[in-house]
Amino acid sequence: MSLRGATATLGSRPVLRGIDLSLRRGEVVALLGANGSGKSTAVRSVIGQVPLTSGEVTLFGTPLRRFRDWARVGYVPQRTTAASGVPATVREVVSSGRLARTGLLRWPSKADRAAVQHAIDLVGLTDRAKDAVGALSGGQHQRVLIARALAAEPELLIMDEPTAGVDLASQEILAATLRDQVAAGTTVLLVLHELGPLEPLIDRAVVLRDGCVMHDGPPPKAVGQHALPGHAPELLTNQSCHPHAAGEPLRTGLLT
Ligand SMILES: Nc1ncnc2c1ncn2[C@@H]1O[C@H](COP(=O)(O)OP(=O)(O)OP(=O)(O)O)[C@@H](O)[C@H]1O
Repeated sequence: MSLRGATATLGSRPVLRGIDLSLRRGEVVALLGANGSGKSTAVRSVIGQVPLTSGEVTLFGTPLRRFRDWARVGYVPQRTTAASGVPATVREVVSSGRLARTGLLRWPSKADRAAVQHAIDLVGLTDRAKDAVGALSGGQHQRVLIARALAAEPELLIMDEPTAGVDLASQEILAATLRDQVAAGTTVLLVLHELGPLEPLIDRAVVLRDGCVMHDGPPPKAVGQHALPGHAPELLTNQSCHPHAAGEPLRTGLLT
């Protein structure tokens, strides 16, 4: 996928100011940055939830406006923005993720049911499949959202802060699930506040500040939480945030 020169304005505020972000097949990229730097807006623009004022999104080589093959893309929203109190079971919510493949007009096949069960098993909720989502803990709820995205067996998985507010056991299950996906060749874009247990999986980090790309390269080394982007404003004070023009070298401020 790629975002090229992406700009977006929400209300009257410019939130993305010329972002370039590309993922090659099989890559695992972390999108980092302080609160309000535009991370969620960037990933939401990739799936067409936020319109760009200029720039372009391409998915699997197809411009977003012509892209229809949504079964190839799994999206896990930030948990706070996902519906809560849904009177549906774990299996029902996960099955809804399969609809991108099955469509609404045919019964799920044996393969569909197996994919749903596999996704539930992957996130460690086999014994909770019949429970209402509302009865689950925050970490379990997050795992349901991840299973829903995995049910369609996507080639590109986009997750918005999957570890935020999630207990350690769920974080470890999430890391194991992602390892499996990555081993199977899935491309992954993760919005993260901190690398945490997912760090070993990350190939590249893109750091946003004020809607601009401040770094695109190796993940910053975590020396405790304070070395992470968003927790280390002193590392970025020499940077002036401006749209990153194509061909212009990236000024990281983190590692150089
Ligand atoms: N619908 C909206 N209308 C107006 N402003 C918005 C809207 N959604 C987000 N914003 C603003 O856009 C900016 C970027 O928000 P965004 O959620 O993309 O940041 P973020 O980097 O994901 O932050 P966080 O880590 O807090 O989720 C913030 O200042 C936010 O207040």
